[in-house]
Amino acid sequence: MAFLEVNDLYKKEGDTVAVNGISFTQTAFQKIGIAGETGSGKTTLLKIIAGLAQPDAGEVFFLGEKVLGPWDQLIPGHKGIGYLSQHFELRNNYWVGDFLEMANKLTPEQAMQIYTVCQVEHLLRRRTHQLSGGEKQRIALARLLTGSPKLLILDEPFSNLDFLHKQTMKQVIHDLGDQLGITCIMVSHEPADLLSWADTLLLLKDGQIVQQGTAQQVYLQPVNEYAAGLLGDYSLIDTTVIHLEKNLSSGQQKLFLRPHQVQISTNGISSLKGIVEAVHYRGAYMLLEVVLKQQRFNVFHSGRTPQKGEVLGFNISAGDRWYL
Ligand SMILES: Nc1ncnc2c1ncn2[C@@H]1O[C@H](COP(=O)(O)OP(=O)(O)OP(=O)(O)O)[C@@H](O)[C@H]1O
Repeated sequence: MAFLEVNDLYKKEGDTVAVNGISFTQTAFQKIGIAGETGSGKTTLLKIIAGLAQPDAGEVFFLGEKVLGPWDQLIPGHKGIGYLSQHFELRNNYWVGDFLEMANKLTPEQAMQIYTVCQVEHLLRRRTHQLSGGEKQRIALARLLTGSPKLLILDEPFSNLDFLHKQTMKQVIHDLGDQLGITCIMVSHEPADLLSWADTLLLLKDGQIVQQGTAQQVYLQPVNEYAAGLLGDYSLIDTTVIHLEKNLSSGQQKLFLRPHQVQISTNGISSLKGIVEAVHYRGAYMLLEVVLKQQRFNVFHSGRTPQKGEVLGFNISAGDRWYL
């Protein structure tokens, strides 16, 4: 029996097919990250899984039991599944401690463990309107967790958080699995948040899964340019202009590269020579825009800052090459 089984979901919203034949399974403790352009159906999919939106067709099974939609039961949702919306609201003017206690089905010790993991113990004596956005988000999460869900669905949990609140929230989400034994699905539009966290990534477009795989597979071997673009900087080099390989097939028209896959030669030996067109400071490293025979590619570089217009040698190791 799968922990979660999503079978051929379909849902129309107005004239749009928001979810169009999505199927996947999740094992217990498997971290699934979902990315997709705006309007690709992420929120609709999450709500159907949580029993908060009614699919037009298809089914969700959670621990072998069918998840009912809001039309099939009086109180929408499933008690084993928690859903944190990106548009959650906390009721104003409550003491945080009382607000959390209202939903609490746990012993005081268990509840305190959740407050500790969510880093909200110090906020229990505040009012719900006396909190920052990040604190509110962690309290909404703590409240969900006191309902003892086995599956937690997080829709853009880092949106609108500044760097420090985001770091705290990341730690909280990391600890959910380790300390509370909760399985998560998370949607984020930030590639780095998903790549460092997820065991499996699902990429959505127009309500369909366009690619599914480990973070590394999807990052380094995207099925198309859309999938490549969802996960960060990339370049495509026309293989009819720059040849690194003999015997390419007709389907291998573009060499796909992430910026860390191009090395600047330091010993004068290089397979490519290009002109630095722009240097962008990114803190710990620089992003160089390089042009070669009218082909452009980006390179991560740390060390001496190259000058604009400088000619440099580059190498791309054979094992890294992926063609689209
Ligand atoms: N209540 C609704 N009425 C009409 N169309 C809707 C409704 N809800 C969603 N849609 C449409 O369904 C599609 C999928 O929406 P959804 O919110 O699931 O996408 P998303 O990937 O979560 O987007 P975002 O990243 O912007 O939150 C979009 O085209 C959206 O406009």
